[in-house]
Amino acid sequence: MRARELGRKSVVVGDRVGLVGDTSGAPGALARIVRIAERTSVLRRTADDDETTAEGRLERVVVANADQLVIVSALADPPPRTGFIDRCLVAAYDAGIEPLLCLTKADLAGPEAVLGYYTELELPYVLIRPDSDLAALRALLAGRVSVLVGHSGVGKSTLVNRLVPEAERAVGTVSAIGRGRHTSTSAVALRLPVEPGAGGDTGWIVDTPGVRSFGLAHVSAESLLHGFPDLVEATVDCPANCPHTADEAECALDAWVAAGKADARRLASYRRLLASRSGEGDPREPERNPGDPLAGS
Ligand SMILES: Nc1nc2c(ncn2[C@@H]2O[C@H](COP(=O)(O)OP(=O)(O)OP(=O)(O)O)[C@@H](O)[C@H]2O)c(=O)[nH]1
Ligand SMILES: [Zn+2]
Repeated sequence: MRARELGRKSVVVGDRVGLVGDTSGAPGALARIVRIAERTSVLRRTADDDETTAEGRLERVVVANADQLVIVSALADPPPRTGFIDRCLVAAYDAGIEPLLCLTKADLAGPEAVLGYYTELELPYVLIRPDSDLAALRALLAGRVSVLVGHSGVGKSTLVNRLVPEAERAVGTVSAIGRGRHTSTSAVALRLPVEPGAGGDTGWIVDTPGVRSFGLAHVSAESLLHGFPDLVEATVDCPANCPHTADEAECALDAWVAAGKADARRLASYRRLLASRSGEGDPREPERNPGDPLAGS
């Protein structure tokens, strides 16, 4: 894309750009973006209700060219929310990037309940404790652009600081980010440091302080199903144009779950996301599924 075509298209974190001017990166140096390279992936979210304009809900690009979505979830304090994780999985599959489940506070609770919920998916995951070395995680981040998402308090800033000590992300502070129109949702890309003895591309992590969840209104019902590979096979037996909702007597998903081929909680979660897309739900609500620890409390 050339400068004159850039127009209103905005550059987001992760974009590869062509620059003219002083590209030294020194403080005060000025360079102009003249070109944005074709994006290999586009992670999007639909903005919250209070950001709705006359044209409808805003669709926002969160990060360009990411390879991996790192879904950071605590195993306790706060309890894991599989509804949130499911929503992130849909966003990742929709963007064409790979999900990685990063389960923090493994010193407080075991991962069995969360992993049990995802047995059919074979999701890659890592467990994080305050004293665990991060070698497994670093190996999965090496050479890639990874976007970190997670609810407040799950230990995302703590993790970013451990991965990139010079990042100095605020830990344990009450988030100053509000929900109004002028909220800052800027993502920050951080280069992972070189480990002693390790070579090659260390990779980048992108922290997304303003992104608390992914509004999925821009995702079609068909694409939504791709976040549920454990259910998708069943839908070949649905009547044409089946909306897969609970009140659809012929929907094959109910028989699939009744036959034990998928977890009933996953189907409930899928239908919950379907409903939230059509404006019936609030993407910021706690997103607890009935099977979650402390569900309903
Ligand atoms: N027990 C335990 N506590 C942790 C762990 N990681 C982080 N914490 C604590 O959890 C609290 C929240 O950590 P943060 O890193 O601020 O969490 P965050 O996800 O960045 O939350 P925001 O800053 O609100 O976005 C802090 O008191 C941390 O010390 C962990 O692995 N185990
Ligand atoms: Zn159906």
